[in-house]
Amino acid sequence: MSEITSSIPLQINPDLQEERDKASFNVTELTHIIYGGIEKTKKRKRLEKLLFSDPFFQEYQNVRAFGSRSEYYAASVKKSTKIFKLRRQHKWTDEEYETVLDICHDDLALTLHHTMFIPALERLATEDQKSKWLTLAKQYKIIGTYAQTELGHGTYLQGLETTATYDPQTREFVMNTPTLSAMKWWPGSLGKSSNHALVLATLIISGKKYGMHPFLVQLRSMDDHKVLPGVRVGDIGAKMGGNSVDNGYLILDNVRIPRNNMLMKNAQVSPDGKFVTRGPSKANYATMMLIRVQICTMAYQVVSSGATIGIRYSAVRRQSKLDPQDREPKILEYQTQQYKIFPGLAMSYAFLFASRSLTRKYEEAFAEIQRGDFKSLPELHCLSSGLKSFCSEHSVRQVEIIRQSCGGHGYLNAAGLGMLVNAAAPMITVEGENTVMYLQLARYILKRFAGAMSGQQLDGSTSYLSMDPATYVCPVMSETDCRNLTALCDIYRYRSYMTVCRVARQVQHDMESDMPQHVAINKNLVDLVRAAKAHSYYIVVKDFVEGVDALVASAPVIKVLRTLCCFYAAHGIAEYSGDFLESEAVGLHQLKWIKNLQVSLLGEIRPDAVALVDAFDYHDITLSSALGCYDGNAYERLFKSTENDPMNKEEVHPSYYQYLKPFMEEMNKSKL
Ligand SMILES: CCCCCCC/C=C/C(=O)SCCNC(=O)CCNC(=O)[C@H](O)C(C)(C)COP(=O)(O)OP(=O)(O)OC[C@H]1O[C@@H](n2cnc3c(N)ncnc32)[C@H](O)[C@@H]1OP(=O)(O)O
Ligand SMILES: Cc1cc2nc3c(=O)[nH]c(=O)nc-3n(C[C@H](O)[C@H](O)[C@H](O)COP(=O)(O)OP(=O)(O)OC[C@H]3O[C@@H](n4cnc5c(N)ncnc54)[C@H](O)[C@@H]3O)c2cc1C
Repeated sequence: MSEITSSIPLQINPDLQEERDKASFNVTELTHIIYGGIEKTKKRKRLEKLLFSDPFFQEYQNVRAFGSRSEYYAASVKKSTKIFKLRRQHKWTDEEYETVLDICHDDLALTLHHTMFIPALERLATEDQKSKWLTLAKQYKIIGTYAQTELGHGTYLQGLETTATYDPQTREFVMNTPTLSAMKWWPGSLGKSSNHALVLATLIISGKKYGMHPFLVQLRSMDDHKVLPGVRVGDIGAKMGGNSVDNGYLILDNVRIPRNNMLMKNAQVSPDGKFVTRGPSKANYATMMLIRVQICTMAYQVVSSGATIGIRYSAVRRQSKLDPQDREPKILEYQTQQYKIFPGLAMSYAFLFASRSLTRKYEEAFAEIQRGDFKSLPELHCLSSGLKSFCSEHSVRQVEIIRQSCGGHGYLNAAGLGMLVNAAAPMITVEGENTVMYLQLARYILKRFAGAMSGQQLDGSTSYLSMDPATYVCPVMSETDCRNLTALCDIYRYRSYMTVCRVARQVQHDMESDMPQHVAINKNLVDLVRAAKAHSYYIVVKDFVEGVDALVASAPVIKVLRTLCCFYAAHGIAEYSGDFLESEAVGLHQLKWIKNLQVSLLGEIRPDAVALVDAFDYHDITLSSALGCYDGNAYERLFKSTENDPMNKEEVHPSYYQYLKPFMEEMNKSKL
């Protein structure tokens, strides 16, 4: 009788245990660094235990894998409401709640209520409005979403067509969707879940347009959730991923709302129809900036989850031969496998430090903005636009490479990688499509560069644009210099400087040749994006180097992080070698040394690879991957995952009786 069963062994796969035994540093110490201290790690563990002791969270995985779209959405609503109830019951702080969302690692149906509706109320409502609606929202007495994007316009906010026309007679706004392209299209939780929406619309008073402003609109009855008169709302359909969320459409047919439903922190309309603004014109864009900052943290979570799955699996999967005399090696032994996966590992730590630094800058600037001081807004807008684009682009690409590195099994849903890629893919589009956001950064950099050329002393992330390029000498003079993190960082800085300088001069030249500004800009868009990418890469490398330099940790932890940082920087130079050579940030000798270093670092990272992903400390339910489980019993878990597959419910599938059987009978009777 066959010994093969789908039971999961109790012990850790010895191949994985062997990896853990040879780690050069203390994994727990690194975990505490990642989560901001021992207390935070403990708190996260307590929250994990609380959540995952409920069997629903296990069952949810099955619905996610095998349920219909509607079942998945329903389970996700259940999950959202469970979490909301737990939040109230345990009086979780915002930070604790964020931790719970990180643990869940999945788009929840009602996610937008917390990620955008509440932050938008906090940023755009007056104190009086907050005491009413923010309180209701925080107590879940209303559920809302952020409805900005329309069928015709997502990027170009000045093109939004939804109107909010003030009627001074009744002191109401008339909310209207005048055309097909004006209908709201995409907002999360809009289709079926929300009873309120923050609708971003063009304000019109006495026939004059006053730009985009936020209006609180009730969509559904608070008694039976039926759609209110004048409102048409629904789900926009299945997507590549994120199907637990009811992204929706919304049509408003001259729906009237009271004057006070316009959120008036940044601009007011008086009862007699006078318009007054306070603060900069882009103050109403504040919520988007917050989410852009958060997307950098999400990118870290995405790539570190992918790296965990890829590295653990590569340590238990054995295939082919290296030494003909030896047994089949772990695929992690192959240099090419390391070359596919370790960039994702290094990127995880790079994005951890970069997102941490960006979040800190955001919090400082936000505190200033709250006090009415907007001076850091342009810098923060551009930094967050660039890093949101850079981190999302690189993490999504890297996780797809990791998925491919897991061979056939990487293609199974049970591997968790396909879902990770598909769920993460929208990071590239949401909160400002990446190219458009890079161009926002490029516009800022060009202005700062022009300032530097005219003798201005620059500060902040672009201060290096005041450098004198004539003083640059590549700081890598020998092969050993390649390990100098400051030297590598200088190379990135100079590459960025030269990329910016080149496109700035080209735009200037084109304009001096009588080209209208918009034509000159469009002629150079590709190079402008290149400049924004080069700047963002420099910032990420700088944040990584400075983050590791500032760490108070044991020597082995510092050593392994310095190795990763060195690999991250060297890998980037090797990958984009054309750009680095073209800008003369490195010469051919230096490039050769750096490429040698890049490859030799693979072997140095190899013994610590499993420990470095263990330090992320993801719970198995969070990872949701048969390949990446902590115990490394990948084959057993893959086989186990087939038990829940509805395809395996009956020995003979109903389609046999319906189609295959009659077909076989017909074929057997046929004389041909
Ligand atoms: C998998 C993760 C899922 C998570 C959940 C995600 C849920 C998703 C939600 C959403 O997607 S909500 C919708 C998000 N939509 C956008 O992000 C729209 C993107 N478009 C824009 O932000 C803007 O239209 C634009 C591209 C920035 C252009 O703005 P505008 O049309 O007003 O342009 P200009 O008049 O040219 O002004 C540019 C001027 O304004 C400055 N600026 C722009 N944005 C900001 C800001 N947020 N803060 C401060 N300043 C800003 C910009 O720097 C320019 O300044 P100057 O050069 O003129 O000085
Ligand atoms: C999963 C998901 C969830 C979302 N959730 C919400 C939500 O909750 N609320 C909400 O309001 N919206 C939401 N959105 C919408 C999202 O914010 C927009 O899709 C996004 O801002 C991009 O805008 P767009 O779709 O108009 O892209 P487009 O602007 O049409 O982009 C198409 C192409 O045109 C290019 N392009 C456009 N303008 C320029 C330019 N000026 N210069 C150079 N190239 C340009 C872009 O680079 C891109 O290649 C969501 C979208 C998705 C996919």
